[in-house]
Amino acid sequence: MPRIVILATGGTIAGAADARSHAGYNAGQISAAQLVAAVPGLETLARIGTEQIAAIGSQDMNEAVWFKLAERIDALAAQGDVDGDVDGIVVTHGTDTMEETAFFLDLIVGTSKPVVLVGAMRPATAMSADGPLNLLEAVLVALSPEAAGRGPLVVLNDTIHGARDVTKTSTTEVQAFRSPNFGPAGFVSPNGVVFFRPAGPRAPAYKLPPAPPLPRVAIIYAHAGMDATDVRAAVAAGAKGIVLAGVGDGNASRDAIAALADAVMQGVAVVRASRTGSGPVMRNIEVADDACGFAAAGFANPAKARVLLQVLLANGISSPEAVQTAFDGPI
Ligand SMILES: NC(=O)CC[C@H](N)C(=O)O
Repeated sequence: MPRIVILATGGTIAGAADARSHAGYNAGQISAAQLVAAVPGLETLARIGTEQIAAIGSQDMNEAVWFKLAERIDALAAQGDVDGDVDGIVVTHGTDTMEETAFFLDLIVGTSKPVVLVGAMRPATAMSADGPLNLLEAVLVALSPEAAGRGPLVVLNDTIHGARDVTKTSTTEVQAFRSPNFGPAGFVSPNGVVFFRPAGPRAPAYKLPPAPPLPRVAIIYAHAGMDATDVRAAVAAGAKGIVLAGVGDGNASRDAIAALADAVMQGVAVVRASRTGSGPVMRNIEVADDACGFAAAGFANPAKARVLLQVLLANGISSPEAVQTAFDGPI
């Protein structure tokens, strides 16, 4: 039988009710072994191993857990574990920052074996909890030969997403995830796993420093009536990079853009992304990127642009040209 290892980090999929309100709960209360026990028949599909990497709500996801996950996935993919070779890896994770972890792992983890992140929108103790079916579907995807070579995938509610495009688009809906630019990668049905297109090119596997932290990168959210205060504060706080969650095509007020250009002069890498939720941010449309020394994020949303910029800076890649080349992909 094939072998799947589940790396558990917490999240709502492992959430348990709390008395704070009728719907109140705490993430990360249920162990990896209990999650597996809640899916009847899982043991008939594969030999399942479990490892508890963390037990947190993903609002608390952090670089220490990211490093641990990346190292563990690389090691498992290369050598298997005490019970033999590993065919696929499933990561249980809170949904709030799942897209950032998936994208981080996409940039760092080199294996072509399937890596699938999965979560739930309803805690394990809720009526019609979605976690057990999502976990079953994640294992089915991890067992699919067609899932290989795609980098980490996200599976929730019968839908498979690539790490590059997936984003959480609802606070409460069970169908919380969308791939707003390229559409989902495929779906899971009772008849099996279907991918809509072949695997595309992947980013180079970037190196990690021996230990966290990654360089400090701030995200600054643009809005009407914006002045230079937030940009200046980020520079004063020691940011090595700034991602603008810009209005429209990654734009911001005259004052904010001038402060960002000033930040570049002080050695801060600046990437313009968009708060709109879909569509590319392209160079030199309304903003003079060449003159200001900015990079444009393309299809990377602000949270993902931050992850990529941190990884680039950690690899000594900081010039606007080199940062732009990395954002132009494949990422
Ligand atoms: N549905 C969820 O998983 C989101 C809740 C939780 N804050 C988490 O991300 O872990």
